[in-house]
Amino acid sequence: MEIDRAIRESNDRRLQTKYENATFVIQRAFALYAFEEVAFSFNGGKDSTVLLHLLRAGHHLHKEEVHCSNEGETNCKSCPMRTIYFESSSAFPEINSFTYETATTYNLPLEIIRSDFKSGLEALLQKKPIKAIFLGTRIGDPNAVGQEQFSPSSKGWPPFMRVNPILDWSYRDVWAFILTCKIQYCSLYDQGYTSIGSIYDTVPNALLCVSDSTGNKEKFRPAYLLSDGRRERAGRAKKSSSSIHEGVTVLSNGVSSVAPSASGILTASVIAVGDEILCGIVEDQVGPTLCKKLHSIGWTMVHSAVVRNDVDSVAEEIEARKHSSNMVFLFGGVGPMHSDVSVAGVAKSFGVRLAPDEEFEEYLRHLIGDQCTGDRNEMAQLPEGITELLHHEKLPVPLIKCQNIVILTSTNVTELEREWDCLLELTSSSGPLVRLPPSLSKQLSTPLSDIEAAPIVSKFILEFPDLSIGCYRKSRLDPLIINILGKDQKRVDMMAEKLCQKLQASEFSTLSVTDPR
Ligand SMILES: Cc1cc2nc3c(=O)[nH]c(=O)nc-3n(C[C@H](O)[C@H](O)[C@H](O)COP(=O)(O)O)c2cc1C
Ligand SMILES: Nc1ncnc2c1ncn2[C@@H]1O[C@H](COP(=O)(O)OP(=O)(O)OP(=O)(O)O)[C@@H](O)[C@H]1O
Ligand SMILES: [Mg+2]
Repeated sequence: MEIDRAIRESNDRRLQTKYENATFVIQRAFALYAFEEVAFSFNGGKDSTVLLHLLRAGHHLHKEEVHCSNEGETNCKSCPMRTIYFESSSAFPEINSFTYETATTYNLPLEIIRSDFKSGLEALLQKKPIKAIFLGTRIGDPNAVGQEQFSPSSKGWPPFMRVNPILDWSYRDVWAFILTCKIQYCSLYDQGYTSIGSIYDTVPNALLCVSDSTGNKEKFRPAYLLSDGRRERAGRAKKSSSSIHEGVTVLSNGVSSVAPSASGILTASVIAVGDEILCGIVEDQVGPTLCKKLHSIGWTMVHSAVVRNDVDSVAEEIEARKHSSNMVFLFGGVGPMHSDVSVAGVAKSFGVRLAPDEEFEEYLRHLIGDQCTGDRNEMAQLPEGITELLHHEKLPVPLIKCQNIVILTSTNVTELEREWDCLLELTSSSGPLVRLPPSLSKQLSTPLSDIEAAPIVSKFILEFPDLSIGCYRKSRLDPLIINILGKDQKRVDMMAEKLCQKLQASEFSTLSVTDPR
C-alpha cells in the first residue's frame, strides 16, 4: 500500500510514530465497529485529506490483520466508507470541487448534507445509524479542547463516538505526511491559505505574504512553508475571546496584556512552589525581590504564598488568586523532575490538559539537544488552548504565560533580574506588564506607644481612604514606624504633615519608589 510504504521508507522517526499511533487508533475503531456503522467526515481541508489517506492505510492494515493475508495493491485505492460532507454555499469553490474529485478518485460514497452540523447529523443518524465518525480534529483547533482520540459526542448532540486519529498531530506533522506521501491537496493551500473556513472568514495567512518588487499584487507562499504552526489560523477571523480574564486584552501580536481598572490600580500575586522553602531549608529571595520589583512599577501586591510541590496545592492556590489579581507570578517547580508540577498545576486550575507544544519543544531541543526530546517530550507539554509563549532574544527559552498567570523559571535573584528585564522590554512592545505611575511613600517615626497611636491612625485611615498606612517596629524597644503609601504626592505630604503633629512624630525618610534600573 503506497502510503504505508512511503512512511516506512522515509527517515522521519517522528512522522513514523505519529503514523503508527494514528493507524492504530483507526484499526481499533474498525475492530470495535462494523464497517457499515462508521463514517468519515470529509470536507476537503488538509487535515481531513490526511485523515482520508490514514483511513485507507488503516483499513488496509486492518483487512490484512483480520484475513491474515496480503491482498496486495489491487483495490487499496478504494475505501468505500460512508463519507459525509456538510456542503455550504459559503464554501470556497476550490474546496467543493476538490472534495467531489477526491471522493470520485477514492470511490467514497459521498453523502451531502446542506444543513448545520447538529441537525444534519440528527437527520442522518435517524435515517441510518452511525456509531462512530472519524474527524480530522487536531489539538489547537478551537473544538479540540477536552477531546481524546475516542470522545463521545457532546451533550445535546445525537449519540455517536467521535474518533480523532490525528488529535496529537501538529501542523508540521500534517505537512510532513502530505509531502512525504505525495498526496494531492486542495489548491488553496498553495496560495497561502493555512486553515480553511468559509469565504467570509478566511483569507491567506499574512505570515506567508511575499512583497512583490512591483508592489502591485500581493503574493503568498504555500502553506507548508509556514514555520510557526501555532499561527495556522492567522488567516481566519476570530469568533470571540470570551475566555480571556477580565481586564486582559488580546493584542495583534497574539500576546495578551492587562489594562488598569478605572481606579488606575493593577494587582499582583506571587506564588512560590517549593517544599524546601516551606520547611526552611532554602530561604526564598526570588519572591520578595519580585514583590519589590512589581511595587516599583506601580503595581499593588495583594498576596504572596509558598505552596508544596504538589499539583493540587499549586492548582488550588492559582484558583484562589487568578480572579482576585490582574496577574499571578508563579516560580519554582518548573523542569523535568518529579517535583516539577507547576505547569500541570496551572493546567489543572483552568480545567485543561497538557498538550505538546511544538514551538516550545523546538526551543528545548536547541537548549538541551535531542537527549530529552524523543517522540514526546514531557517538558514541552503545556496547558492546552490557554498558553502564550513570551519570546525575548535574551532568554534561551520563552516564558510561559497562561491567561493571567506568568510562569518564571528563575531560581535565584540574578536569573530573576534577567527575566524581569525581558518582561519589561516586552512591555514596551505591548507585553504582559504595564508600567503605572510609581507609588510614593513617607515614613514617620513616633515615640508613642501602640495603644496611644492606634486611635489616631484609625481616624486618618477614614480621612484618607486613597492612601494606605502600614505600621511596624524593628523591635519592641524601637520606635513605632508609620509607612504612608499612595500615588498622589500632595495627599501623601498632607497626611504626613498632619500625622507628625498628632503623633509627635518625625519624618525620617521620604521614598519615591521607582524602578531602580
Ligand atoms: C461530524 C461532526 C461531529 C461533530 N460533533 C460535535 C460534538 O459532538 N460536539 C460539539 O460541540 N461539536 C461537534 N461538532 C462541531 C465541531 O466541534 C466544530 O464546530 C466544527 O468542526 C466546525 O469547526 P469550525 O467552527 O472551526 O468551522 C461536530 C462536527 C462534525 C462535522
Ligand atoms: N463541512 C464539513 N463537512 C464535513 N466534515 C467537516 C466539515 N467541517 C469540518 N469537518 C470535520 O472537522 C475536521 C476539522 O475541521 P478543520 O477545518 O479544523 O480541518 P480541515 O478542514 O480538515 O483543515 P483546515 O484546518 O486546513 O481547514 C475536519 O477534518 C473534518 O473531519
Ligand atoms: Mg477547515
